[in-house]
Amino acid sequence: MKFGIVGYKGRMGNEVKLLFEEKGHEFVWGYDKDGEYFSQTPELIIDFSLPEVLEKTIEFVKNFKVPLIIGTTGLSEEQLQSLKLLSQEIPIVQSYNFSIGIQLFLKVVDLLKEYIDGWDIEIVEAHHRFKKDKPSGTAKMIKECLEKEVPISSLRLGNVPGDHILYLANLGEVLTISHRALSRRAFADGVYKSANFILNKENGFYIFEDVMFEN
Ligand SMILES: NC(=O)C1=CN([C@@H]2O[C@H](COP(=O)(O)OP(=O)(O)OC[C@H]3O[C@@H](n4cnc5c(N)ncnc54)[C@H](OP(=O)(O)O)[C@@H]3O)[C@@H](O)[C@H]2O)C=CC1
Ligand SMILES: O=C(O)C1=N[C@H](C(=O)O)C[C@H](O)C1
Repeated sequence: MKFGIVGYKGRMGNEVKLLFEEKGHEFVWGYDKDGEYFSQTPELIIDFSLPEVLEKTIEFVKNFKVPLIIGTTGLSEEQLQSLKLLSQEIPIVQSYNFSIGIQLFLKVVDLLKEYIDGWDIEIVEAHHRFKKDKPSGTAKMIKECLEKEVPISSLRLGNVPGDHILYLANLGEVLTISHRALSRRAFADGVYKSANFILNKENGFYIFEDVMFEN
């Protein structure tokens, strides 16, 4: 496939580009802080950038009329709504975390959440010092899945690719669920799965859970 990336010079942009090229696909278009790279029209666009770039991304996918995979975190409710509106015109996969492990983490949380009334619940996330948003998008997903007001602590430490821990405690025991991404390859793999998924899809708003658990 011929793919394009918004944020192609960034950490995730680079990792995704590398993985897709290893699989034999062609990087033909990119957009970053210093402008556009164009060699051919892409068949899909992947966005790992910043919330303030979203308007540009929407403009590009509308012009090219191609599917979008977006992993950028820190989007406002209004921005998520504008993506949902756009998904009437193109297929979109959106997720704040493209790793398999976090999807399984969320399944476990969904299973246990009806048994933890009265427990103390805390989320701790740790990421590299360069991360711009706080708390992480994944921590927000875990909180949303719990359907409770839960405190989130954010640590910014060295070069950590992404750790998430959920603590659950009653007076007699502590249950922890934890996930560590060992490198950005874990996220890029999920983006690759999403690319193969989205190329055959009708217009619509999909999440990574749809990609992972599609029959
Ligand atoms: N969903 C998921 O699984 C994951 C999501 N993420 C999210 O992806 C996003 C990117 O993360 P990461 O790759 O680490 O960040 P980076 O800062 O490394 O990459 C972002 C890129 O966008 C560029 N950029 C900044 N401003 C603009 C602009 N106005 N127009 C165009 N390009 C711009 C940056 O340039 P410059 O560096 O010069 O500012 C950089 O090249 C974050 O929101 C992060 O939370 C990250 C990992 C996994
Ligand atoms: O910025 C990152 O690096 C990451 N961001 C995502 C988030 O905010 O949850 C996913 C991952 O943990 C890495």
